[in-house]
Amino acid sequence: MATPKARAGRAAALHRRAEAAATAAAGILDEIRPAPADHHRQYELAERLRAAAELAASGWAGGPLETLTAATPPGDGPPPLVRVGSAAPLDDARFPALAPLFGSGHVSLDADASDPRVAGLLRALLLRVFAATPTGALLARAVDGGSGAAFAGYATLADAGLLPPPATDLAGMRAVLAEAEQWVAAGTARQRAHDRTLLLVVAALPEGTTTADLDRLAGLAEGGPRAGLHLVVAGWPDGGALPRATAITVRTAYALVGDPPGAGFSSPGAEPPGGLNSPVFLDEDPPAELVAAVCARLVRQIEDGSRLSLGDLLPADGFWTGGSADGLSTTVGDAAGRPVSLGFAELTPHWLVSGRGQAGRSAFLTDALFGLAARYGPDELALYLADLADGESFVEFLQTERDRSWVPQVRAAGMAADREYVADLFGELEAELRRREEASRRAGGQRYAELRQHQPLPRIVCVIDNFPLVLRERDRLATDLLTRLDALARAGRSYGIHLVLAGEGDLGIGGPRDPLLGQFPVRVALPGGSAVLEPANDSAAGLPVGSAVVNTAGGLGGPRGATRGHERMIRFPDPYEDPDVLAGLRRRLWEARGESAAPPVVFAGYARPLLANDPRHRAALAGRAHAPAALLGRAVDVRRSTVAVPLGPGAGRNLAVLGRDEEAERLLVTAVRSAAVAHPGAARFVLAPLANGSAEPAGVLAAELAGRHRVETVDAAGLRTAMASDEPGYLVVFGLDVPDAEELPPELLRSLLLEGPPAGRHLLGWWRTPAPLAGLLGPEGEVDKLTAVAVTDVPGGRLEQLFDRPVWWRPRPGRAMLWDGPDEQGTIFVPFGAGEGSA
Ligand SMILES: Nc1ncnc2c1ncn2[C@@H]1O[C@H](COP(=O)(O)OP(=O)(O)OP(=O)(O)O)[C@@H](O)[C@H]1O
Repeated sequence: MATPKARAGRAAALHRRAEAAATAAAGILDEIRPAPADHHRQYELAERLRAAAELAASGWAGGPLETLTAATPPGDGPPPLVRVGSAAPLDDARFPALAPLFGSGHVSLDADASDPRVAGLLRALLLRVFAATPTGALLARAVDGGSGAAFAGYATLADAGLLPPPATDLAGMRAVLAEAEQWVAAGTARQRAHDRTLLLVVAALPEGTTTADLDRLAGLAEGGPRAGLHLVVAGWPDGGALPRATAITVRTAYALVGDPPGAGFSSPGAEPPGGLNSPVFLDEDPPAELVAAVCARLVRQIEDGSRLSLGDLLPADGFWTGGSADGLSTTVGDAAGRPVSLGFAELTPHWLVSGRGQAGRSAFLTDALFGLAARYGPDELALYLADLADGESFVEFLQTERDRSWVPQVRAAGMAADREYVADLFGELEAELRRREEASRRAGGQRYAELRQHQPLPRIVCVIDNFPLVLRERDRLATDLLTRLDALARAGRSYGIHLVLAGEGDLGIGGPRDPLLGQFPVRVALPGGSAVLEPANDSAAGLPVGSAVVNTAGGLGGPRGATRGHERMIRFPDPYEDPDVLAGLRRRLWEARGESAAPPVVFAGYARPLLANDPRHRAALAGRAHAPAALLGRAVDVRRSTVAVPLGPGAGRNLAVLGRDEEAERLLVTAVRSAAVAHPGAARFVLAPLANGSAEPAGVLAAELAGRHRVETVDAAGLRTAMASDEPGYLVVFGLDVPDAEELPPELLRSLLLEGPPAGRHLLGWWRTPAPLAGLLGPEGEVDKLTAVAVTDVPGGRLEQLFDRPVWWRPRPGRAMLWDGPDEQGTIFVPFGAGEGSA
């Protein structure tokens, strides 16, 4: 779309052109005065006028309707001269009768649209001016106090905002007059010239029109042209002329066209009535198909032209020029053609974004985040992204198999994230908050903006989508997270730590009086997202996809229809419309990154980590293991920490895997495999596959370890012997609660667990039920003195006998929990997968 400045420039050029055309026309007309007597000269003049008219108003502005099709291109602005009919000085000598309109004046008719010829002309005029003008540069308002149906063929323009349904009564007309007066007032004010033109068409004055109403019309006619307002008024009463208008008088057989304003057809000093000295046959109704085709083109072009793209949200002055010391701000969309900004600062620290599924929530967030990432470099902005819903999220910010670029402000992303991921994310933010508070204390209580003068402290924006899933179960974890959220929101705002919670409904963070809600003054309601606004605020009712209500006063409403400074209805682009554009933007941001930039740490809740890809395991394979340890998986956390059980000389450095499923067995195998790699030099491994079906995995393991270690595979009796021996090594037992194993003396097992590790002997065992393991506890309990415990499918309630305290663990597929150490709350992790094709 052209900029307002360009449009204003074009309007001025058109104005100058209209003036020139009127002057030229006056010159030509001068030559035909006085009316020549001989026909020959009249033919010649008519021909010259026809040629002149063709030059002055070609195509839609002046061409005969039958020569025009929907494919006839528009001109470059509203036409300065428009054809109203055909002048016929002689029966067979004709030339187009033109009236100056845009840039200079108006047209008035003494009859209204109840005369079909007038109705036909009005429809032809409307078609001409809309079709001649680039779509969107001309708007029209209509008054039809007669049948109300004069412009029925143009109804489709209403939705496109070009021509609302006509006002049919006095109140309606007065509203239109008021709007036009406002237009003139705004357009006349300095530096606020409109970039569009408004045409007011009156087909018939409504009943009860007063002289005051006519005066208002006359006032508009007087002041309108300077502000880009023009009038076509049918049914203008006899008596006073409409200022600056070319008056058309309708007679029985033809019409007369009066002098155009400021440039008479008659020579100076001629007697009234003046005007064009020729009968004029008004243009007739345009064909309905032509009207329909032109309207369809206009509507289509308005829709295309009004579609925003991601590029509209990006800064005009290049990337990363913004400083975030005082806040962050980005364009999130457009309200009535003007960009709308939204951001994060101390007074508007946190956002709530709500919308039903498929309402464009991801689209809105993607727009906003790319807008921020384009404005603020990684020293100014750091992003943490989390989504609790299943499936891939934020992929446009992250590396993919084919495209290794990423958005450099993104530190970490969690998709299909567990609640524990959010807990850890809060932990990261809390730690950062403490660091910043401490820095502030050390600097004598400096505020964030001051601290930033001597140390890099990017603002942090943490987005959690589908937040209601955090609170789906109102359990201890949920309560704990809500408390921590409250504290973070309260303290974070002053230290550049900002939260965006998104999801459906009210996001579950309390009723309207909940003080926590007060921490989130910015509310974005997408379709179906009214719940984040105040209950009485219905401004988001019936929003279409691609629009949102953006409110910076905690969702507070206001009187209906009133302009609310704190609330805007915006449209935002669909960032997924063109994936190449999005990918291109990511690459540009990525190319601008610093040398030390590291890709975001990505947690994908549905994926399985592989031991082969684990950094700690790889270090061990490369001979850089720092200590022997059994590796189990990757924690559900922001850093994707490797979950390891160190197998050093301390008491209790053993591993008990507890669970009935294959996952438990696989955990044991992975633990042994990784411990074997991490062990310095060769070690002794005694494998005891006591449980049914464990001979095979034990066999595979034995084969794998045999290259480097000494491996023995034993039965229950062999195991007993190995347990009793002092020889250092790893005893690996599949099924410590099978009947065979139950014959092992508990004291032997207990003393191995307690005293083995200091002597280099570690037990890595698999129990399917907790009772036998619990049976090994001494009177004082304390399982951690015996072993670390990794649990798969045994629920927390059944673990209390083992841990002697309440245990919060609800088994779920693909997750396990490790307790290692006396005060351990337990670490949730994703066990390493067995096969290829996992992350
Ligand atoms: N501004 C827009 N204009 C038109 N279509 C849009 C716009 N924004 C998003 N869409 C389209 O709407 C659909 C839903 O968008 P999006 O994925 O952002 O929704 P969502 O609310 O995140 O959905 P869910 O959370 O259910 O996955 C997509 O097909 C998207 O292309």
